[in-house]
Amino acid sequence: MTKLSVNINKIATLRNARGANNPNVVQVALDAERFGAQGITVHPRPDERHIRYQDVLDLSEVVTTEFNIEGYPDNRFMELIKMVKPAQATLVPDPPNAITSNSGWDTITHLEYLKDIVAELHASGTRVSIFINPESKFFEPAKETGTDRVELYTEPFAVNFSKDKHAAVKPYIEVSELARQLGLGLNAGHDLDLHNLKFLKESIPYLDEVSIGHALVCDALYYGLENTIQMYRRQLEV
Ligand SMILES: CC(=O)[C@@H](O)[C@H](O)COP(=O)(O)O
Ligand SMILES: NCC(=O)COP(=O)(O)O
Repeated sequence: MTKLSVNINKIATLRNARGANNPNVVQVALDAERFGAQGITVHPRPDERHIRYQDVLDLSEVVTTEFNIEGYPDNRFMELIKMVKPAQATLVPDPPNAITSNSGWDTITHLEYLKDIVAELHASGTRVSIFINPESKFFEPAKETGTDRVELYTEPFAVNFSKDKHAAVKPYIEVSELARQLGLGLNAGHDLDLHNLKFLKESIPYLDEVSIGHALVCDALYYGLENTIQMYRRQLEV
């Protein structure tokens, strides 16, 4: 089974557009779970432009599905993870001012650094995933970091999907098989949507989890959150 983790960053973007608490990200997370989300993902960024660090603390009190916190492992992020002890921390190499995530880790260059970070997170009892490009050279070093899982950065797949979906998914199938041989769990995310998700799942049936935010929240404007979550769940039922 591939779990659907709903990324609620964009709910916080909407909330932050005005000073008050509408929409309430905690309530939306609870409703998303009730509507079928099998996990909640957040990506607090240093400027707190969407999810705030306080949101993460508030969410940690109520989320009952798998709580996944993504981010660059600076001191503030590491302290947050140690305090919250989520089910999973996903390490993303974004610089502080990144508009969104646009690359996975260079696990060769940053091998020693990642080893230390993964060990620190394991000591606090948190499963670790490393955001990674679909390039085979990064997978054995990823395994050496001690990480439990990798998350495939799927923007290139999403961009190329409309041109040639088979060519778009090919590198992902190759690295997924490598990850499997290495005993790494497999997540995927970034720009997945109702058009490309089913094909990704058919191509890589043993995906453990996908985290989806931007497109899912956009779709919810038209279909409503409950229908939308069910529609995404159905794409994963192949
Ligand atoms: C790691 C990843 O792909 C997602 O966290 C994505 O970056 C969403 O972050 P934003 O919502 O800040 O764009
Ligand atoms: N890890 C990817 C994620 O959480 C959501 O990415 P997106 O669907 O907002 O592009």
